[in-house]
Amino acid sequence: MNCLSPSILASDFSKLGSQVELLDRAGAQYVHIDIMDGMFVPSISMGFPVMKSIRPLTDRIFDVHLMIQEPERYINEFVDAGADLLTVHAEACTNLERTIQKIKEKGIIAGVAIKPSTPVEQIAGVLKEVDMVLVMMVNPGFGGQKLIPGTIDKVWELKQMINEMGLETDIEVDGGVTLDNVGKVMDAGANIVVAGSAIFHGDVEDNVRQFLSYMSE
Ligand SMILES: O=C(CO)[C@@H](O)[C@H](O)COP(=O)(O)O
Repeated sequence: MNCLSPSILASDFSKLGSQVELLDRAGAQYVHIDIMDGMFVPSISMGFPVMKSIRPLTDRIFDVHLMIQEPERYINEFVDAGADLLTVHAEACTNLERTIQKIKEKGIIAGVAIKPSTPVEQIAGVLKEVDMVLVMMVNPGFGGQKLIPGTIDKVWELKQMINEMGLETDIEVDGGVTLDNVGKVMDAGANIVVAGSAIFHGDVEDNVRQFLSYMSE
């Protein structure tokens, strides 16, 4: 099934609660929550208190993208704050296998993310262990960037690798995804689409519905 994961990083934080409720009402299956530490990426975004405050507002999947150095230090806290899916960056973990195992032991969905410059081969060793691979279509750290065209080839490559291994791993794409290019990334093999600016600029409910209708075609 194809799923939409609106990134609340692009939302109006002064009314975050009602924006999350809008996403739910419009039918988005996931809520994408970007956690940045100012080290792995230059910016700092939000943390456990924000997650806890919006958790009671929806039962949609909390898709938490950890852009933090050594994420293994905080797995328990993010699960306690309501994460259903935790994604760590291959480039940020001291021991990627152990970190993924720790997420799975908590009984939630485990994802691994790669930056545009990281080859898909770098995660071949953990592909059997993860439920999802997040392919960054922009350099992580900020919303509102343009999708880097070469990253679409990486999605094709990853999809081929997943098929060759006989797996059914989900592929999530994140960064610069719009209604104009979502068809291309889905053709390449992505089935979970993160969109920030394209959802939160304008009428949020209408944008979610447009994405969902496009993605179900
Ligand atoms: O992880 C990130 C940015 O680092 C993304 O989740 C962005 O927040 C997506 O926003 P747009 O590129 O769609 O505006």
